[in-house]
Parts: sequence; structure tokens; C-alpha cells
Amino acid sequence: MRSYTKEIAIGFVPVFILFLQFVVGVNTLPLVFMAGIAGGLLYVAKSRGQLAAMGGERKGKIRPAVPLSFDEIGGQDRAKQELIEALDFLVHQDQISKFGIRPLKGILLTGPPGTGKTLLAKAASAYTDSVYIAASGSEFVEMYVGVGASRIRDMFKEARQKAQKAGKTSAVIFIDEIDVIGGKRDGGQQREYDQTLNQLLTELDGIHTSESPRILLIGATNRKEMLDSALLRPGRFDRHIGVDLPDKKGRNHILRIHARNKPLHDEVSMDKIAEESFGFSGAQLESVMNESAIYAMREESETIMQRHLSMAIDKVMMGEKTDRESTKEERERVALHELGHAITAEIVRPGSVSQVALSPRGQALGYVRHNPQQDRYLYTREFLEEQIMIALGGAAAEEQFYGDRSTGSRGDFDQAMSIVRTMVESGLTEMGIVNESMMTPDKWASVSNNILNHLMSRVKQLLEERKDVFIRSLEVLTAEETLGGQQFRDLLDQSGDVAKETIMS
Ligand SMILES: Nc1ncnc2c1ncn2[C@@H]1O[C@H](COP(=O)(O)OP(=O)(O)OP(=O)(O)O)[C@@H](O)[C@H]1O
Ligand SMILES: [Zn+2]
Repeated sequence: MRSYTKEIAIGFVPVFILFLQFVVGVNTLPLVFMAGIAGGLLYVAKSRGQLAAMGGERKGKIRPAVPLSFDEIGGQDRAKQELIEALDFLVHQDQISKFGIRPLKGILLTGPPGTGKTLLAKAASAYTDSVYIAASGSEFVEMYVGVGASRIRDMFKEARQKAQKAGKTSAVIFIDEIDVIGGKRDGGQQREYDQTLNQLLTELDGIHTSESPRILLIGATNRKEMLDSALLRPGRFDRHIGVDLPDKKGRNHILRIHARNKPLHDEVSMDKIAEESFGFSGAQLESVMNESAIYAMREESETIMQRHLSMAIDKVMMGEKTDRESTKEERERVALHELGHAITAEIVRPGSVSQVALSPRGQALGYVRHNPQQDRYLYTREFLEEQIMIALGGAAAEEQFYGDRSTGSRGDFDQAMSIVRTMVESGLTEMGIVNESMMTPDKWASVSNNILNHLMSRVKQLLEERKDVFIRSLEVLTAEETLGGQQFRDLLDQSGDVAKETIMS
């Protein structure tokens, strides 16, 4: 139920103004003018507030769609054709149900980075006149059990609502890096399963032909072999479409697409550029066109010449090399950071780590997946302290190995602080039951500093004793990019044996 008091009150405003003007005889013009400005400002402020609230709603941004057609994707003829065939299937809904055919629920795009998987998903949504919602798998990885699952649920809900609002009969949900959610589950002794993946499967199983709006899930990965077989079963990701690096003809096509808005010299041979850029992805070819334009502009040339393009190819090739070197160091730091979380987690809660991984890219860089624990409604102080310690483990490890921290720990500190808040507000600290008025900002800072410093030194001590585990795990992690829960526990146990031996002797 809604009350309309506000609307009625606003309705009386003009009546009141007319009353002032004609009955009382006041000149209301300045008044009306000022009210208009104030109202306008208020409206702007309010809609800004709404935007900010929307942006802050979740860490994973749901990005709005830009309509894009298949014509704007170069090469990839086979992938496009397979995708269109699959989508045509979706469009002929009535016939599908008439023949009792199982509906198409998921399409998996597999292939190396930068080959146009995101573009294909966007084009698929435009082709089927659907609303488009996109997220990346790493946005669903959370330290807290159940948060990832509820994000999945929210995303499907949002897709349905958006489609309804836009008057569309279907929605495309695109999840990049789907392997982060749907990675192979670690088959240890414990029955390890993942709530986030389970929720995704539940949502997929819940899609029916007759439903409106219809949801189509498109996933992308460059590590198909990493996916859990549950995701690949019929009725889940039904269609797999490979998106490969473009061949020469494809490269030519992609270059032409990105040259559309650029002044090319008549004598430029795209064929030659396509030949020189062997092994380049679509994203790299886009860079080549862009860099060539920068070279031309710098030389104050009217048009982009062949040599600008050749220089751009070299630059993109070299850029790749230097990028790789810098990321090698960065990846080592990320790996040690994540191992810090994982080792702390295994010590305070043995058996809790299900996977440690480095992302090939994406915003998370690396992550630790935890096995779901029992749903909890009550938390003890000890439990919360352990949770804080796990959060601090990343920064503690960085300090141990590099003597400093990086921006990679920001999210961790936010998490730690919010747990401190829960502890204080629930009266679980030395202060006992606290009254909100007691907690000035200064007081908050000193209390949380105390708690965090104390727990930080405990974590550092734990990790200091496990230096060998870091070294051994780092080797596997940088080589394989992932470390399974059991595999990790084995590495940790080896260290335990050493420690025990030294105590015994
Ligand atoms: N086939 C293509 N045709 C035209 N442009 C392309 C193509 N492939 C890639 N690009 C360019 O590269 C950019 C990145 O491509 P896109 O994000 O679709 O790749 P992706 O396969 O999803 O990569 P990732 O796996 O890294 O997310 C695009 O915005 C576009 O500029
Ligand atoms: Zn971290």
C-alpha cells in the first residue's frame, strides 16, 4: 500500500500560490522562480544519490548494454554462425515447445583472451532483442560463505526484472571467467561443494521454456578443462562454441573494422598488416590500429601510413613482453598474498580451503575459495577473530616477504573492520556492552587498532613458522595457477612433520 499524502500536499502548492497572488495580492513571481530552482537542484541531488546508491549496491558492477551487431565482429565466422544457429533456436520459442524440445539454457564460449567473446555475447543479446547483464566470475568469490550464492540469485532476479521493465521477452546474462565460479570441485575426503556453483546450477535448472522473460546464460572461459563436469551436462551449458585466435583473413577483417573511423592512406595494404600480425588477438589488433593513429598524429601526418602500422605492430608485440615481465613480479606478490590467506585459514580452521588460484586477469588477481561451513546464526568471539585473522593473512604475508603491503589488501581491511564492528556492537570485546553514544570516531579508531594490531601480530607469528610452506606452494601456484585444497593441505602437512620432528628431537 502507498499513501499519497505527499502528492496531495504538493498538489496544494499551486493553489496556495494563486491564493497569495490574487486574493492576498502579493507578487509571487520571485517566489515561484526560486522554488523552481530549489526543486530542480533537489531533483538533481536526488537522482545523483540514487545513482551512487546503485553503484555501491554490489562490488560486481552490472554493466549496461551497448547494442552491437555481429557485423562489428571481425573474423570468427564459424563461431558467429554456430552462435546464430543456437540463438535462432531460442527465438522460435513456440515451435520449440510444440515439439517438446529441451530449451537452450546456456552457451559456453571458450578461447584465448581478447578474441571477442564479450562482443559475441553482446551481439547475441542484440540479435535476440534481450536485455543484457554482464558480470565476471571473480566478482562472486567472497570470503564469506553464501555471499557469492546470493549474488548469483540477485543477478538472475535482476535480469528478470530488467527484462520485464523494458518490455522484453528475454534476457542474456553474460559471465566472463566462468571457471572462477564453476571450477572443478575439489574431491577431498570431505564432501566439498560450493554454494556459489550450486546456486548457478539451481538457477539454470529453474529455467523453463514457457517462462517469460526467458533467460539465456552465456559463459566465457579460456580454461574449459577447468570447469566442473556438472556445468557441462545437458540442460546446463548445452552448446560449446570455440572462439579462436583469428586467421589471416579474420585479422584482415578485424583490422578493417577498427580502421573504419580512421584516415588510412590509400596505399596501405591491410593484407600485409594482417600477415605481419600473426598470432595477434582481436584486442591486440584493435591496439595496433589505435597505436598507428597515434604515431601518425605525432608525425603530423594527414593519414595513417604503412610504416605507422608496422611500428604499431612492433609496439604491441613489445608491450606484451614488458607487460609479462612486470606481471611476473606482481603475480608472485599476489600468489604470496593469497597463500597468506590460505595458510591462516587452514591453521585456524583446518580443512576449510578448497582452492587457491591466480586469475589470468580480471580484477581479483587471485583468490582463495573456502569450503562452505554450516550456516551460522551465532558467532563467538573466537570465530570472528579467526575470520579477521584470515582476512589479515594476505597483508601479513606481503609484509613478511616484501616488508610492505600493497593496495591489494584494501578489500581485506574493509572486511576486517566490518567484523570488528560486529564484535564491538555485539559486546564481544573487553569493553562489554557498548552504547552507541560512547563510540566517537576516535574511540572507534583506537578500539579497532588495538584489536587489529593484536590479531595481526598473531597472524604474522603463525606465518613466520610456515615460511617453507609458502616457498613450496608458490612454486606450484605460479606454475599451475591453481592449487587444490587437498594438494595444499599435503604441502602444509609436510611442514607440520618437520616441525614435529624438531620438537621431538
Ligand atoms: N573479432 C573481433 N572483431 C573486432 N574487434 C575485436 C574482436 N575481438 C576482439 N576485438 C577487440 O578487442 C576488445 C576485447 O574483446 P573482448 O572483450 O570481446 O574479448 P574477450 O574474448 O571477451 O576477452 P577476455 O577473455 O579477455 O574477456 C573488443 O572490445 C574489440 O575492440
Ligand atoms: Zn586479500
